[in-house]
Order: sequence, then C-alpha cells, then structure tokens
Amino acid sequence: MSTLAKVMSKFRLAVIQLQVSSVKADNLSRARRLVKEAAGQGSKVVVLPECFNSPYGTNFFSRYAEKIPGESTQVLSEAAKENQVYLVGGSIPEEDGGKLFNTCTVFGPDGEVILKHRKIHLFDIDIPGKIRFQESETLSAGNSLSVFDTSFCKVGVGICYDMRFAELAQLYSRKGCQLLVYPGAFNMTTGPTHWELLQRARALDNQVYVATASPARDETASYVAWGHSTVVNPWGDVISKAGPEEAVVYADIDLQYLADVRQQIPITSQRRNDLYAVTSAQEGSS
Ligand SMILES: O=C(O)CCC(=O)C(=O)O
Repeated sequence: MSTLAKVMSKFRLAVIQLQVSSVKADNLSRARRLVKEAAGQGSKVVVLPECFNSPYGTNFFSRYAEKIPGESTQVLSEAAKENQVYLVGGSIPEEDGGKLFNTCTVFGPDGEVILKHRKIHLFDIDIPGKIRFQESETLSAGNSLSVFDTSFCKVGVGICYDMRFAELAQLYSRKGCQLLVYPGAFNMTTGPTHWELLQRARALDNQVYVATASPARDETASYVAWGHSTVVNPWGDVISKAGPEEAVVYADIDLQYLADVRQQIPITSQRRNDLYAVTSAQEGSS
C-alpha cells in the first residue's frame, strides 16, 4: 500500500456529547466551540447529537423548528469551514411546507451542505409506568436513505431510533459505507440495556465502525438523555465512550483494520443471497 493510501486509511473522528439547554443561542455557541476543540485535536469528522439546538420533546419541536438553511445550519456551515472538517450536524427540528421533521444536515470542509437526512423511523414507544413517547404526534418521517462521501470513506447516517432497524445499516453497508453515524438521545429506560448493544450489533453485523452522539445528561430536563456517546469498531469492541456529562470523545478510525476483519471473517461473500435478501425500494440511489 502506498504511503498516501496508508495515511488516507486512517482518520480521527470526534463525537461531541453536548450539554443542551433551552437557550438556543447557547447551544449553538457551545457546539461551535467544541467543534473547534475537536478539530484542534486532529479530528476530520465531527458528530453532534440529536436535537443539539433544542431540548428534546414533542412540546419543543415546533418552538425551536427552523427552515434549512436557517440560523442553526448557518452556524454548522461556518464551523465546518472554519475548522476544515466534515460536520455531521446532529439533528434539529426542521419546518418545511407546514410539516416538522427531525433532520440531520452534514457539511463538508468547505462549509457546503452535502447531505440532509430526515429521521425515517419515528420514535413511538409506550412502556407502561416507564416511558411513553410519540414523535409522530408532531413530526413527519423522512423517506430517504442517507449516505455521504468523504475523502476517507463513505458514511451512512441515521437518527437515534433509526439505529434499531438492522436492515437500514445493512443497506448502508452494502452501499459501501464503512462508518455509520447515529446522532441519538436514548433515555434512562432503554439506554442502559439497548444503547451500546444496538451499536455493537450494527457494527458486528456489518463489520463497520459505528458512532453515536448523545446530548449530555440533564437530570432537570423533561426527557433525561442517557448520554454515553460511543464509538464501536468492526470487531464489535467499544473503542471510545463518554460518561453522562458533556465531553468530546475521540476515536481513530482505521480502514485497514476494517478490511482485515472482513478478510478474516468473510461474512459478506458467505451470505446466502439465494436464500434471503434485504432490499430497498431505493436501490440504485445513493
Ligand atoms: O429507541 C430508543 O429507545 C430511544 C430512541 C430515541 O430516543 C429517539 O429516537 O429519539
């Protein structure tokens, strides 16, 4: 392998576990400061949490919603450009045509938007005595798979509940993604058992890196996030993990290691495509 190929096969990823408050301007300025800090540590891809500009909750979405482009995406664009990073801008409540979406925008190092992912699986659950949450009361679902290219590898994007759907990760992997990122905000009921397990499952099933970015835990919020933003490698090992509080966690992504794992355990070529298949209605689109 050439020296250039070797250099390009490794890059640093940063996950920002942001302390999100009810003051949008504070959320934006903290995010901007931490993107700069992450870039200062050599990160090339930086990920913010779900709902990074607003508290998470159906009663907040319409109040904090913005058009895209708008105030929050402008800050993200500038932060990406100033710091020369790919910035996965967590998510924000987006308003478009009278509907609300939970939307992630991704910016390239030139500050241009390169992807917009609207959460495709809305978080509607009801666990008696624990948690009932119905995003569909206020939000509409997106309808597209979302993949973007970097100078290092292809990246697939989902938002939080999207991570529960193994088929989506499998399709992203089949499209050539080597990294899956999920801005997310699990809670104190599902977080302890499901958050890490889902990430390790998606990573191991597909032999990819998986990164999640959660808001920091705020015990006074109406929705208390689990925190614990994580990066998992293609072997299924957790290689970086935050606690509950605000933090930036780093992981060195090694695409040669990913290739080695795939060679050692060649499940992709061993799939019985003659017996089963996961298909997408959007097959052929990127
Ligand atoms: O799936 C879960 O348990 C949590 C999902 C969630 O919080 C979300 O989709 O925002």
